[in-house]
Amino acid sequence: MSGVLIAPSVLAADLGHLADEVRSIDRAGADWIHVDVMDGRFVPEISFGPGMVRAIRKATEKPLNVHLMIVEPERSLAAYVDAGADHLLVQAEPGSTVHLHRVLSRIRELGKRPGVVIDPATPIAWIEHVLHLVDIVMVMTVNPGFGGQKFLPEMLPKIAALRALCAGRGLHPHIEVDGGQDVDTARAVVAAGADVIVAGTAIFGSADREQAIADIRSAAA
Ligand SMILES: O=C(CO)[C@H](O)[C@H](O)COP(=O)(O)O
Repeated sequence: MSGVLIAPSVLAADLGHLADEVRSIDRAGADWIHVDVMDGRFVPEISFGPGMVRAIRKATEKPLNVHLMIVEPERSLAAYVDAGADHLLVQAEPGSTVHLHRVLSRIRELGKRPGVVIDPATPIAWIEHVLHLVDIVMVMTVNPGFGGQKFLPEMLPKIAALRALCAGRGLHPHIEVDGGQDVDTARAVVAAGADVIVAGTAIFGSADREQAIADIRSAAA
């Protein structure tokens, strides 16, 4: 698949200089800006809320890809829309999203691009009946909650099965992957069917972010 998109994850930025960090990856060639919202309940850490999304919005015009790793995202969709999110991604697991079909439909009604996220242990079957509602399916390639973890290669057949399931139904959502991504994993996940790569450590941890993005992009091409 051509046209792989790169979405640097702001979780790995120097948060003391957030606006400068966001401008840096914007200039370096990011396609989307990935923002991880964590509530200390669905995942152990607390990260960003609507105020931070609003601050990031002011620093870039690139699409904000906001991943809600929170319990009951349905309660705060409007706040993230108001803060400037472009894509709203919710977890498929009922420990997070109570009525997945309704929430994804609501995101569309709010004029934003809906995305559904599956954790490593979550089977594709859990999202089979909502695939027609989404623009993005994100496969977690680490267990969510922390940056800097190691890619789980056992997610590769899952990505391939998901791409085949979508194609068989005439659906072409972005298949995004998140967690432990670098040049080597990007090559493998794109070969399996992914077309959007979220990378935190591999981009923000690089002395030359433009080169880091270009390297991931060309490895994946
Ligand atoms: O969602 C996340 C953690 O839950 C991060 O976006 C993801 O882990 C990216 O960071 P890294 O590239 O450092 O793995």
